[in-house]
Amino acid sequence: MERKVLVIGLGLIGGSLALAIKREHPNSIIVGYDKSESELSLAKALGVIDKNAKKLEDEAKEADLIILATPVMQTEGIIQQLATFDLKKDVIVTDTGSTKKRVMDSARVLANNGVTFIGGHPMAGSHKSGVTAAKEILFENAFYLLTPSEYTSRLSVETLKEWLKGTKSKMVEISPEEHDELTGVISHFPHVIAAALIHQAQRFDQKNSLVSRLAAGGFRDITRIASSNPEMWKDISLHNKEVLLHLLQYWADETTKVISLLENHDEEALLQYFAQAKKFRDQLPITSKGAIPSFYDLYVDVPDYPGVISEITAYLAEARISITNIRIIETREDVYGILVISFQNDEDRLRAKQCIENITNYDVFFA
Ligand SMILES: NC(=O)c1ccc[n+]([C@@H]2O[C@H](COP(=O)([O-])OP(=O)(O)OC[C@H]3O[C@@H](n4cnc5c(N)ncnc54)[C@H](O)[C@@H]3O)[C@@H](O)[C@H]2O)c1
Ligand SMILES: O=C(O)C(=O)C[C@]1(C(=O)O)C=C[C@@H](O)C=C1
Repeated sequence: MERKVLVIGLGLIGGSLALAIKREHPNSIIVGYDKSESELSLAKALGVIDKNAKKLEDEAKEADLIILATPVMQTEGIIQQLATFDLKKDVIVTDTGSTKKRVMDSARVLANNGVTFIGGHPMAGSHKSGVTAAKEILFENAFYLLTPSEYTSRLSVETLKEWLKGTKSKMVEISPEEHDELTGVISHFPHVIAAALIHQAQRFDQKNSLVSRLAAGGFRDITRIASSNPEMWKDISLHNKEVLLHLLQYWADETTKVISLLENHDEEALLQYFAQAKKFRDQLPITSKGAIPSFYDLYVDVPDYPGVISEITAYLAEARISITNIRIIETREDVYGILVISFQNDEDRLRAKQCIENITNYDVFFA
């Protein structure tokens, strides 16, 4: 019998999951629901879903798997709505939200009705949103965190993992509290800092517009995530407020420490400060997707002349290596630019490195 999957919220994450599930379960029917008519039509036109849901209740009642991929505050409301529907006895409801404690607390209403809810959070994403950014391979090698409750049976957890097999992610089960603390440190708090850095630059830009013209390289890298969906981050910050407030206190201590190093002109301590940070950062995994998403970027030190992009892309096209993005980082007008080329996976990146090294004498390296 054909099994039905209902995906509510067809943006980057809902769309990517729909594609990954269809890959592994081609006979299943993927039904999509979104409050945005245009996003829903786009999802259908792009082949991300098989069918648009006209009425949420009708589709929910027939679904074997329901995935909530909406901003976390919306997810809480949809859970309350689902609790009023007469769902299938063995349906599994899961979500993709970036926070877990509040979502799991809200989902108790489903457990009270005998409905299985398993919290989920695929730890890969992008600053892009919407179904047009969805990719079947988005979660490959990434961690996929699951937060089953004390009422969840082993069988339901294994069934959910089977549904999600096409994501090719690494499933890890943890408690909602641990989840929120961990993601607070490596995801939510860095977002607050990225936004704060942008606000700081914007303030200085009002005095001197050279600020935004010079904001290249490092500044763009460290603040990329500030381009993410503001509604999603508003929701995450409010849900994980306690952890964030705690981390902001730590940050204040960190700032005080740096102020004192500078005021005391403490060369040795300052050197240690940066050296220790480098050591820890350098040992983070880069080949697999982890807390810090891996973009499979290749850096090519090229003479910054017109035509260099088409020269390099021609070599790669000849070798049949697909690229996902390409850009030049320029920090000074009189210095060579660095070409940054992104690939879908590490294998393509390695092949590209060899290809460019064989043909040119440009320096090619991973960052
Ligand atoms: N973007 C990431 O990097 C990332 C990674 C992992 C998890 N998440 C989580 O996944 C969820 C979805 O994020 P996204 O990046 O796909 O967002 P997105 O903005 O790309 O998509 C969200 C979709 O939900 C729809 N939506 C909003 N409220 C709705 C409602 N009440 N009913 C039906 N549809 C509704 C929107 O129209 C939109 O199409 C969020 O909870 C987010 O925290 C995001
Ligand atoms: O790569 C990005 O743009 C992300 O911000 C992805 C990221 C993250 O912080 O790592 C963002 C939120 C999600 O909950 C999981 C992944």
